Amino acid sequence: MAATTLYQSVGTLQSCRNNGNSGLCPDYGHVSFRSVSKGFKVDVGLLRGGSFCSRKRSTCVIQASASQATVFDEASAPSSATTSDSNKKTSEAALILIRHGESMWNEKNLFTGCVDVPLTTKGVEEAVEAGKRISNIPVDMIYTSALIRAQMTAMLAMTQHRRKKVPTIIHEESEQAGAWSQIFSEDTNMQCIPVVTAWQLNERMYGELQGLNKQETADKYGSEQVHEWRRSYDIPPPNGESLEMCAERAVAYFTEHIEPQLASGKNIMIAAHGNSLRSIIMYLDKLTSQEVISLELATGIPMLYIFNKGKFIRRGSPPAPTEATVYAYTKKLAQYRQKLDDMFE
Ligand SMILES: O=C(O)[C@H](O)COP(=O)(O)O
Repeated sequence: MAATTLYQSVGTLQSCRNNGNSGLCPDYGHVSFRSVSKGFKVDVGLLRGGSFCSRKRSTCVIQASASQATVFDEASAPSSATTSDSNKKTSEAALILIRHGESMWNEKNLFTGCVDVPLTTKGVEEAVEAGKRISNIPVDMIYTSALIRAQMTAMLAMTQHRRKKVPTIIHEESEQAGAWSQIFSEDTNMQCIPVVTAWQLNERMYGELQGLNKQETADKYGSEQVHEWRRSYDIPPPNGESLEMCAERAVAYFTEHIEPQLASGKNIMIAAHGNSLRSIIMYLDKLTSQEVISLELATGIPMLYIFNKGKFIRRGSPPAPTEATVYAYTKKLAQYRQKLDDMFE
């Protein structure tokens, strides 16, 4: 009986064609295995596991019962791969940041902070447009704040993603919520993207300015004072959070929960807010408290970072697929896009 050789997990295998020589992995492209002897049989074992997801996201492992067999990944994995030629492991991952689309209080020019208001029609359109711009970039997990304008933005953006996986909000607010939101089909589960909502990513709390009109407030207290409340690093609005205080929760959450996912090769999207994202970008770009004053984020414009070997490289805002552009952020992202073309066109 030929020894059974356990190979590295190659991602979430959609199906393994019985001819035993190739499998289509939507996350990792075509996985081909070459037998060098007869009696080659491939069993695809679905192992439960996955540190980040309580929904038992499976990781598939190909077990080949043959005297010898080689499993290699023809199209490099979008996040981590051992290429058969160089055996060089890379741990590149994409990080997409999106400030929510225009909200109903943005439209009324009111200070919003942690008040939970929805998007306007324009904000919905912005979110869909953002989705078109990231439609070719891999997303394995989504983090949003606990506020509906960020969650709406994430869900609407993902309606445009070419991979067509379904974002599903993880409910763990109680044991029952977790139990009642389980998915009992492994195939269906593999076609989902877990969405984690975290209050730590909420907009900075604007204290006694929440609900006030920005222009009226500037008329009352002076535009310089309002600009200082809105954009300085360590000066809070009355009984509100300074950017520094917001960073203490948002950046702490990012480094504790999100950065390890990136380091494990997971491609991440964060949908959050003007100031909670300013605090995270300040960390990513190593901005000083002076430099961050001039940092402004438009609603609904995605920003791409590449995480590689512990470093964040800002790559700007992905253009819409219709815009003529050379799509060459990285080799892996180009290969992921090619795989989408192969799979869906
Ligand atoms: O909370 C708000 O009012 C907005 O989301 C951000 O407001 P700001 O641009 O005035 O900080």
